[in-house]
Amino acid sequence: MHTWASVDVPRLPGEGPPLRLYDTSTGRVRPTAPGREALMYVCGITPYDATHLGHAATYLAFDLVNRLWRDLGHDVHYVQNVTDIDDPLLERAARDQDDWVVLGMRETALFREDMEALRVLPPRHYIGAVEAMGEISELVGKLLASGAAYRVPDAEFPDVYFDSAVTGHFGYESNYDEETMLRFSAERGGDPERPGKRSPLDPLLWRMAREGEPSWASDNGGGDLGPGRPGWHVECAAIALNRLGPQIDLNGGGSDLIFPHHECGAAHAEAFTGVHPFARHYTHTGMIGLDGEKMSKSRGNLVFVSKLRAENVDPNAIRIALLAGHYRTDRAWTAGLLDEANARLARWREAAALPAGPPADELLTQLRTHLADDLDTPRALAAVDAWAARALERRGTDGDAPALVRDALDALLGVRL
Ligand SMILES: Nc1ncnc2c1ncn2[C@@H]1O[C@H](COS(=O)(=O)NC(=O)[C@@H](N)CS)[C@@H](O)[C@H]1O
Ligand SMILES: [Zn+2]
Repeated sequence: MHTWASVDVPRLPGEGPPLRLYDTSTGRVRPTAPGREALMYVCGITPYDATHLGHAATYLAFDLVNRLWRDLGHDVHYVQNVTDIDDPLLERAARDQDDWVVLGMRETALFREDMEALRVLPPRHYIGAVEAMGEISELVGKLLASGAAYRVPDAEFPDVYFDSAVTGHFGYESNYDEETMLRFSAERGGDPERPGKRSPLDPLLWRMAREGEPSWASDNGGGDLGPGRPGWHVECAAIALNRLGPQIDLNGGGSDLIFPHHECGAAHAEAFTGVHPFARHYTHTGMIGLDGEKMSKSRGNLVFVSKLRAENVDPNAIRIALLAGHYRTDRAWTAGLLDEANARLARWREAAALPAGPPADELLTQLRTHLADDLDTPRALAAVDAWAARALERRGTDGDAPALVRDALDALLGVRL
């Protein structure tokens, strides 16, 4: 699947401190330590109801990670999937009498447009589950052959499940207790009550073909599973493993992916490669809500990036509004947030348009320091406010400052003044 257009990232003088991020599996903010090439897998959308501001907030957070690693001199091998086949997509298509393939393509196209408008740097590989069906079924076949997976004793539908006991670490990524895992498994697409599973938490790997459902033959290197379609988690494990290898620097997504999705994806990868942990950081964003509820498809309380863009809202203001709160905080989207962001953007633009300003190297240091501290964007934006206020009040004398401020905000925050 083609990715979206990139934007230039200005190079900045000097270098900041290593990026430190909260890691869900250890419950601590820890330094990231990527090699020359940072390896990042961020889960993509299930293509309907895109792109709402919750999606946008999550992809903006990982865009900052991408930008900070580049500022620290790393290349970033960024991979993202599109879950263009799964129960929620089929259900939505059925509800709207839509063709699920057309729905997926339309929504993915809109998502790319919105990401471009928000100046989110594109993944190097943007892979749909359908186009990856061969490699996904191959991984399932290998897990089955190795004994890490099994078929439930269901004569009609002998579906393939993953044995969550095989790695001996199941639960390390989320640190949730059994009761919480069972609840989230039931709420988020799992089937803990399915008879014949070795453990209620064992996730589906391959759903044998049902009447009226799309299915794929799986006659590839992994042995023939019989026509069917993959479970949700194994698609991300296959797509990540085949492009990034057995161990990555960051597996990212919203907090609703902590369990079962990232736990199971990590377990699938580790059962196949024997390398633990699959990701050195599991990083999750808080939920954007509206009127006190999480912004979500099921609730229908969605604000769309494309709608704001159609109302001529500056995407840079959307970015500032979403970065005004800390990425791990559950927070509400309000019209006030956007008003404040527009005012900030105008003030910053006015200050950076002056022929000179207060020296900007201190601001650059502050931006790098705050962002390297688990993406502390509230402090980072406040530092920009302070520079702009000084520039507008006393009109500093450093003729190089305005250009450096523009480049720093562009490179580190993705904001174009
Ligand atoms: N209200 C929200 N606030 C913040 N992030 C959200 C919100 N709703 C969804 N997300 C995040 O947006 C990303 C895409 O969500 S999604 O469209 O439901 N798709 C999926 O979760 C799967 N396709 C991942 S493989 C996920 O990381 C999800 O956690
Ligand atoms: Zn995923």
